[in-house]
Order: sequence, then structure tokens, then C-alpha cells
Amino acid sequence: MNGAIIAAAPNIRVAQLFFVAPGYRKNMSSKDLPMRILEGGRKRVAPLCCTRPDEESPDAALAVTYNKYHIANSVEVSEWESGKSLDNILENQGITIRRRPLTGPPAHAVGPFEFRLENAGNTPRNILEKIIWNKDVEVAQLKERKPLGMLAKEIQNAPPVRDFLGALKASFQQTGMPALIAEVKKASPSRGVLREDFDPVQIAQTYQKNGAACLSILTDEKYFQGSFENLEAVRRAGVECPLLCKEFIIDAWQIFYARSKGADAILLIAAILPDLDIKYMTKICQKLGLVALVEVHTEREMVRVLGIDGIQLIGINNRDLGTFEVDISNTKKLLEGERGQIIRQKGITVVGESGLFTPDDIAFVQNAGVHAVLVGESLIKQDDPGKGIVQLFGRDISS
Ligand SMILES: O=C(O)c1ccccc1NCC(=O)[C@H](O)[C@H](O)COP(=O)(O)O
Repeated sequence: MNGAIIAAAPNIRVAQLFFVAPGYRKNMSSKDLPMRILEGGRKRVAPLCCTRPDEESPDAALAVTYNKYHIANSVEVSEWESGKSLDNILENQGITIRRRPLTGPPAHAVGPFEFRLENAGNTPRNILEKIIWNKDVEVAQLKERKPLGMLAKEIQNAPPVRDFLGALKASFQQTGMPALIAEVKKASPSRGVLREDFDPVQIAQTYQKNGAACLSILTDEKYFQGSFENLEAVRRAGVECPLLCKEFIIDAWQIFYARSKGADAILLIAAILPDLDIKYMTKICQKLGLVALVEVHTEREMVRVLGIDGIQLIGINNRDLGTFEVDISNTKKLLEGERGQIIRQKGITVVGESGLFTPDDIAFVQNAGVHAVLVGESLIKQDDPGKGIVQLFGRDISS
């Protein structure tokens, strides 16, 4: 076994053991401890780290980031040490989406048959939780095939990062309308297949030609029929719009993976990530030159995210990802009062997301204070998604 046991947390359902990797024991405060948590035989990497300020060169910084990205922050270390599970930490921040339990439903054998008893603890409560639990398994498998060290090398050969945020700001200034992030979206859990004849490259080119400032490429396969191949293909085809990798990120490894596939921006969803993860994942983005679109849906999530330094881009999702309910007045609600003031003071760019179908919808969210919109369904369902942009904005935004 690689590392020394320094503490055990007995009051957790499955025993958790904390390890210190060799070479990190001397002269380190608890803030610097690289923590690996073993739960029931499964390694969980949690929480993340920031790089030390003394790493000057980007290569060194990257190396340190990926070598130590599972270093914990002192607050969270103390939460772990006092026996709090990740679900407790999530719950304390109002995050209702739980992480996948370590074991599935227990197996029972009856004669030649085996069945599993499902209960509230081992069954996802809603679609978002289902997506996240599936993602957890998916990422663990991908990571085994491609460890971080290997990814870091691939990143060196990845196409250069483009300025996602700059493109949004430039378009907003130029057109006087919210900049468009057009989504390359084949299907969704709420609507099923949105477009049968789905050619991601052709759709991306049409979006670009018709005035999209940036594109969002869904990469989740199971629930959205997206893929990282789509992201790579759009990038390779020479589409100039900066690309958002629209993924459910629960592990910093995915950020490196997205960059290696040509992403210019990634999505961080406040409904599933505790503050520390958002904070440190944002730092990793900075190191990689990516921008993070931090997505909120509730007032509490907005307040949490506004309390984190360095956030430049916030998306307000009008869709409740647990229930699928869509209400565009959510954008207005979240931008009202003090929250809106803080956003303006900090110069944060705001994106209105989901459920936008008409010029009135665009005007509504613009009046509420957004600088950009993220649109999927209403464009992708049109025979000509390019014309869909003209219809959505009520005018040609390409010139
Ligand atoms: O779109 C869904 O059904 C969905 C379900 C569960 C989690 C996420 C989901 N969508 C992600 C998005 O928020 C949208 O793809 C994006 O904002 C565009 O929305 P729309 O214009 O309504 O297609």
C-alpha cells in the first residue's frame, strides 16, 4: 500500500481511511496534505487543490496542478476528519444531488436468480442524480485508461485555447443584443431526440455563419447522445467560434480531458459541486487558459457562487435539472436586488440558459441583465438552424 494511514473516521457508514502519499509528510500543514480517501476499497479523489504561488512557468504549474490536484483545503480536511461524508458536505451547502453510493443495491440470491433490492439510499432520486452517478462510473473507467500524466502530455499537442469570454463580450458590444452560445444538442433527457439528421460539424458551421459568438457542444453520450468526438470534429473542421465542453464535471480530470479535446471553456454546475470544488476547478481552468461557465439555478446557488473569487462567467439555468421545469423568469429573479448589484460591481458576464424560443424571450432576459444566451432546442429543431437564429433574435445578428 502506497502511503501511511494518518487517521480513521469511524462514524462513517463505510470506513474511510486517510492516506498521506510518500514524500509529503515533512514540513506541511494540514492545508497542504495530499489526501486520498479510501472508502470500502474504492479510492475517491476529493477535494481538490490550488497550485502554490511559486510555480512560475506554465508547464511547472500544470505539472503541480495535476500531480497535486487531490490536495485538500484545511476546512474540508477538518470536515472529513470530523467524520463528515462528501454527502454531508454537499448537504451543508444546500446541494441535494448526492454522490453515488459505494455499493449498488445489495444482491439477494433466490435459487438460480439474483436480484437487487432498491431503496431510497441506493437509487437516484431524480434525473440529475442519475446522470451524476452514471458519470462517476464513466469517469473512473476513463481515468484508468488515461491517467492524468498521459493527459497532460496530450494537452501539449491540443489546439490552442481561444478566448471564449472575449468572444461573448465582443458580440454583445457589436450587436447590442445578448451574445449567442448556440448548442450542438442531439437529444436531451427532457425532450428525447431533438434532431434525427444530426451532423455536428455542419450544424456548428451554420451556427457560426449566422452569428453565434460561441458554441456549446454536449459531450455526454448516455443522456444527450453527444460525444467528445463531436467536440474534436468541430474543432478540427476549423470552426472559429470558441467551444464550451458541455459536460457534467465532478472530477478535475474531466477538465484536463476537455482541454485535450480542444475545449475553450467548461461548465461547472453549482447544483452538484461544493464551493471548494468550484474554487479549485476554476483555478485549474485558469492554469489551462480555459474559462469556466459556472451554472446556477437557485438564489442560494447564486449567493454561493458570488462568494467565490475569480468567477468571470455565470450561467443562470431556467431549467430545473432535477424536475425539467423551465421558467425564464428565473433569470430575472436571480438578477434582482443585491445579487445583480454584486454582479455589476464585479463585472461578471451573465448567460441566460434554456427555454428561449422567441425575440420576446431574448428581450426579457436582456432586460433582466444578461449579456449572453445559451440556446439549444429552439435552434436545433429547425430545418435550417441558421434561420432559427434569425427567428429567435428577430433579426440577422451575423453582421
Ligand atoms: O435539456 C435537458 O433536458 C437537461 C436535462 C438534465 C440536465 C441538463 C439538461 N440540459 C442542459 C441544458 O441546460 C440545456 O441543454 C441548455 O441550457 C439549452 O437549453 P434549451 O435551449 O432549452 O435546449
